[in-house]
Amino acid sequence: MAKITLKNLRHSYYPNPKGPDDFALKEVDLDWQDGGAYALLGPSGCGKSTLLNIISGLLEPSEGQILFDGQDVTKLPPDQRDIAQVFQFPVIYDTMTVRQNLAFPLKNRGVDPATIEKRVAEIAEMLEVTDILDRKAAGLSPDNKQKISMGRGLVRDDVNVVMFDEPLTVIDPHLKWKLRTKLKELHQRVSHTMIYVTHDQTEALTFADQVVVMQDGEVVQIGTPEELFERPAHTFVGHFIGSPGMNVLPATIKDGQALFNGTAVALEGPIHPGTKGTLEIGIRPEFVSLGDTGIAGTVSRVSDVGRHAVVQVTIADTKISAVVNGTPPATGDTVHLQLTAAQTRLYADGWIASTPAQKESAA
Ligand SMILES: Nc1ncnc2c1ncn2[C@@H]1O[C@H](COP(=O)(O)OP(=O)(O)OP(=O)(O)O)[C@@H](O)[C@H]1O
Repeated sequence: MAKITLKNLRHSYYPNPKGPDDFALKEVDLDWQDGGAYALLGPSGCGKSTLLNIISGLLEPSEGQILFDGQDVTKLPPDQRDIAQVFQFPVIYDTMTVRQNLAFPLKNRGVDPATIEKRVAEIAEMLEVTDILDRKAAGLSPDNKQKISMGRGLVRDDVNVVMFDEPLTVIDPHLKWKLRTKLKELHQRVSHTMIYVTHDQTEALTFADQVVVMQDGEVVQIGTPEELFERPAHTFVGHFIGSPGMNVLPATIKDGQALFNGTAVALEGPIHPGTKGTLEIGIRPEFVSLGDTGIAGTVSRVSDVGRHAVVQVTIADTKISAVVNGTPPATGDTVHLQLTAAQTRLYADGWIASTPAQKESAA
């Protein structure tokens, strides 16, 4: 296993890139610790596959370096990087049995038969496929095939990193949650460095200790699932993570106070000095409540999502969602919104521009 360092990486698919827009990866600087579980999360086209292909060696970056445990591997071909990859679609040999498929990466490297047998049995047990070890892969269901594909990625214990590229794409929705949890468990047991690429926030947040969120070829935030939820560093993260995502309200500043629609809104703490640009207030629907006083608006939609309702309130042209427990108001009602100050943040040109208030030290 290895620590992976990406240093000043940039990549353009054009021979003579002119400006930042010509770069599929704009600038990536990352340290992935040995044994960590990481997710690379972002919408289609944000550069996830480009980054993955650079790490695996299928693509040479236009600029920058990739280091495994401090050693520069930027120019090494894929087969010399000791990487295991699990793709969207199963990569297994149909004519072989499950056991032979799982053993293949080890046999290929001349591992002795006793070690192969032991390791295959361990992986099969972890993936709960021991009972089908002697079945031909051809007859397996798509999700069992993908499980075997994962097993082949995990069977070697001498790889630098295991990379999963949207591995649950072919899995039936009702089995997805099971495999998601299983993968997390597997990471804890095998403790390889793992990178999981996905556009699905649930998959990323379930699997990873640290999630790297990408947008337009840039890393916008790296954090634990809690950090990304609690304090998005960028409005994109707030919007992309959470269901529904963070409310983003147009704002202005007057006398050091943030205003929405002419009304002062209390923030988590002070605004960064010199803040300018396009200003927005961000607050998650979970921290917006309905009360007798507060910002008045009209209920424009009520969605019942089981244990709570999501009430959408329109104020001027802005729609704000609130998560409401108990009986929700009806569409057309006038309501008053209260925003939890400690969870209300200011953003300038998308980036966070308020600081949490200092906690008072215990007397
Ligand atoms: N071979 C290529 N030639 C030119 N442009 C490419 C090539 N591959 C990707 N791109 C462009 O680079 C950008 C990043 O693409 P990339 O495939 O890395 O994103 P992604 O996040 O993996 O998306 P997806 O989830 O759809 O695969 C996109 O604008 C894409 O159009």
